[in-house]
Amino acid sequence: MPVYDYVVVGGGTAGSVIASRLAEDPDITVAVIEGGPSDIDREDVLTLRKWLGLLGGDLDYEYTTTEQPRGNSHILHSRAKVLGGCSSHNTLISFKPLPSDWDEWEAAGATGWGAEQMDPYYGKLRNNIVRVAKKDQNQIATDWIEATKTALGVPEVVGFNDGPFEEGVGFFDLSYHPENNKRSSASVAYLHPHMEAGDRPNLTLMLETWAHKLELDGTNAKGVHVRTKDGEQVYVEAAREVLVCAGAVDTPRLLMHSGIGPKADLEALGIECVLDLPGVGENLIDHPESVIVWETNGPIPGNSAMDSDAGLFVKRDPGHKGPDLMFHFYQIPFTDNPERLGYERPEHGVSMTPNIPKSRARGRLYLTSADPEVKPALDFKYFAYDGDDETGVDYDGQTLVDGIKLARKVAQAEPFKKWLKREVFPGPEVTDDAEISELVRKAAHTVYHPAGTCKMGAKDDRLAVVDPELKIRGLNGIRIADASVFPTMPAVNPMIGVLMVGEKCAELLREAPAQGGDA
Ligand SMILES: Cc1cc2nc3c(=O)[nH]c(=O)nc-3n(C[C@H](O)[C@H](O)[C@H](O)COP(=O)(O)OP(=O)(O)OC[C@H]3O[C@@H](n4cnc5c(N)ncnc54)[C@H](O)[C@@H]3O)c2cc1C
Repeated sequence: MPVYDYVVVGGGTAGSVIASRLAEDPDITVAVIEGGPSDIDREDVLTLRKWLGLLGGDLDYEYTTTEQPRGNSHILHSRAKVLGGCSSHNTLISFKPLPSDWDEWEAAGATGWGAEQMDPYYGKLRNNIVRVAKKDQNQIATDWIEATKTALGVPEVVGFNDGPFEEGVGFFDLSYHPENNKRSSASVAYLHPHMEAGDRPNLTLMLETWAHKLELDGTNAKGVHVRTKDGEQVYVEAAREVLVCAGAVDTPRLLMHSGIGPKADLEALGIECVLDLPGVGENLIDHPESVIVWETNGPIPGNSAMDSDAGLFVKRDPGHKGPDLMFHFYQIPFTDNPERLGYERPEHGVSMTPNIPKSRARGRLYLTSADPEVKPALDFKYFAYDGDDETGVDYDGQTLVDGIKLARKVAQAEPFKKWLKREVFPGPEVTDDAEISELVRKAAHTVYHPAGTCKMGAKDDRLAVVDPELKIRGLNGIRIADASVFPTMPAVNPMIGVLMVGEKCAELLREAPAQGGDA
């Protein structure tokens, strides 16, 4: 039976950071259990601009959603099955969470996670975070930025990570190497240097290996039961701690199959409940988005970092902390959902995707079977609205309607206007708020940011799954560090926040290496 000081479940975004940092101490042994293969020498993975080709392929777990009565029930939630996790197939847009995002966490019971305390972790990140390089700045995106400034009166931001902002338009910062369009994912930045140099004999990567159950002795976590690539069942023991970093879907899934979760639900499926933690799988949060698509007068210049290189933040409500509407600008016609509704894909086109930075939807992830092979159900409750919203409006639906209207203003402004032939979706004839809402909700998509399903919180929060030291409440020797611990969603894209969770977790472990959980 292999024994390591630390067993990290999931060599993804946060897991790569934690494993790499722990292994800096040569006296500590670390094993990473990763469901997917290595990304080394995988051009399809390492070339940032090929990201779209990875979705729905062999390296995607492909989670579906339950029926979404007021939204789109056909969204495929891509989650990467490869070293580096979602940082190996995402678009690597890199935003340090805004001070208001961290302060919201602190207020939600994540003591010690406020803006001031979290800021230093950004400086520790090893990823190559740079603004979209000049050579990758496409002319249509450049013209879109100019038009947006004029149409909406927002400032251009050059360097979104240089300081907090509430509104602004500009080219993104990305974690990439502009010279060859190579990803600077968590695996590239944190693991490849050591895999290539062979200078971390204390770090073991168990690839294409699936963790299906945690081993507990009373309230002490002891290790992980895994199935290797060859189908062999192996028990991997942790002498110090288990770190669960399997992401917002697979972390609660693993916990529940190990008997940690809402007691009644587990018992109804015949799973023995060893720890009743009602918050496991609750608080499923995301950035829902929709789309407006235009046909262009002709082809668009070919240069780009990854076809969605610029974005816009707007603050509609002056009383809101931070932006309350965000857009990605796509140099491609993003028509997957409109096509399902009967719209055509123009040969040449562009899109804006309005999204809801602080969605009010709170969904739920739950098991439907005791069989660990069966994927969990994801009910995001997109656009769920029963008229009880404290503002008296359908906040999420209205945010997208506002987004479409602002996007149409941008389309009327030069120098962007000259590129456009016609609006394809929702279509110029759709002008009534209720009609726009209906259509854009049906064509809604995700920015692929599920989080929050094992949220961090204070002792008196019965739905908190981990404490502010990331320890699972009621257990010793086990922590969670990934997007599932987010108490609330940052207004910005979350990957940098996940990497910072990884850095902070590694520091917590260094400070208290032999301590267990807060049982
Ligand atoms: C298509 C797409 C585009 C995105 N674009 C951006 C972007 O541009 N900017 C941004 O900020 N965010 C983006 N995101 C979101 C961001 O990538 C994620 O929020 C973040 O990477 C999640 O990190 P994580 O550590 O929680 O999980 P992951 O990175 O998903 O890591 C989980 C790892 O655990 C492994 N695993 C899971 N279960 C098991 C198990 N039982 N046994 C063994 N291994 C297991 C998985 O294979 C995976 O490697 C995007 C996401 C997607 C899918």
